[in-house]
Amino acid sequence: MENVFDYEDIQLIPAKCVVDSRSECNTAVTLGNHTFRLPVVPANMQTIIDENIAAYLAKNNYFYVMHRFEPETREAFIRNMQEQNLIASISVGVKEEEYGFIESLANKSLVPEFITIDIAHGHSNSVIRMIQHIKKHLPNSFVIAGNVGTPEAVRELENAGADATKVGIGPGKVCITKIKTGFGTGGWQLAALRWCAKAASKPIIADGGIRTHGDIAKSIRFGASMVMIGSLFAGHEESPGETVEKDGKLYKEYFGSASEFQKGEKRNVEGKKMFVEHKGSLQDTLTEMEQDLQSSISYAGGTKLDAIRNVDYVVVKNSIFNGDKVY
Ligand SMILES: NC(=O)C1=CN([C@@H]2O[C@H](COP(=O)(O)OP(=O)(O)OC[C@H]3O[C@@H](n4cnc5c(N)ncnc54)[C@H](OP(=O)(O)O)[C@@H]3O)[C@@H](O)[C@H]2O)C=CC1
Ligand SMILES: Nc1nc2c(ncn2[C@@H]2O[C@H](COP(=O)(O)O)[C@@H](O)[C@H]2O)c(=O)[nH]1
Repeated sequence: MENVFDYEDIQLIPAKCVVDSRSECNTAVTLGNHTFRLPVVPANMQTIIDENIAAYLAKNNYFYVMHRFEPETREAFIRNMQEQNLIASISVGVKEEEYGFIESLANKSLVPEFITIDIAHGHSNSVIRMIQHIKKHLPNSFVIAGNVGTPEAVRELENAGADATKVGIGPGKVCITKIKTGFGTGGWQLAALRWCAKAASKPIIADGGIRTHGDIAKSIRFGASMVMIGSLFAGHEESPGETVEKDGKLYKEYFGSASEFQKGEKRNVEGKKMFVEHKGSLQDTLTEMEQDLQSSISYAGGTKLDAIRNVDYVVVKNSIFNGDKVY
């Protein structure tokens, strides 16, 4: 594959500004039948989202995807959200019991607005079968399938009925897939996103590897409709990860969904745990992301997210950071 690059190798080129204030720029995005305030979704991981955060995000018109690691709570979660007139957005796996779960939701006329099929290697018959099962029993749920890293995978999952695909194998901050298996999009996630987006006829969610708010704009430029982020959402007051104190400073844990901390055993481990600095409230980060993205739109010379999709870019071979730390 030619033209391999990642987030830090790219700079977007400014176009003439058409607004007098960045506040005129609108970061809203539509996915399925719903419009959200930001093209950003916190990762469906146990140290990133819980039921309280999900309700907060939904109430404030942000997209969310609840994780699947307390499977027995999902039915009550859907009921609770929908009783509050909030969208229900859940995750499922592909094991046998998940088929029964989907059927039981259908039998009870409980229809989540969004269902994300969340497994490591999404270009697989198991995901195709699950997409078809969901579409048969819950045809009105919007199905996000992943994760994948090739155009062939995007096309196959779309053809199976997925309404969106999630791209990113191994670029995550707590991912060790790339090290343990030698496979993935780690180190070239942005180029992989572009490669996949060219084949896609439905929305793509870029997943993993976002280290700065500018990376959100870059993802949009290279074909993402939405961006899933873990590490930048870890460490908030509200984050479910455990808080620890070290040398008088507060940190919060962030662990991979395929780590031994999640699995409770050392079998097929492809994730690790780290501690991130405690960083205040979730809303502060969401607000800063929105302001930064409004600014990105103004640099793109437009008033809406779409303006970013058409800007020129350069590949900066020596990295935009010039050896500086990101923050
Ligand atoms: N985005 C990424 O880069 C990655 C994300 N993850 C995250 O970790 C969590 C656990 O993922 P996962 O292990 O898939 O979920 P599960 O443990 O639920 O496994 C799903 C099913 O797929 C099988 N499976 C898993 N990996 C493979 C593979 N490489 N080839 C064939 N079959 C496979 C499993 O069987 P068996 O275990 O027996 O093989 C199991 O039957 C998810 O939340 C996922 O998103 C994990 C790795 C990479
Ligand atoms: N290879 C693994 N990837 C994982 C694991 N748990 C989650 N993830 C993926 O990472 C992103 C978040 O990435 P970040 O760079 O924003 O922190 C998440 O959405 C998953 O796709 C894991 O254990 N192994």
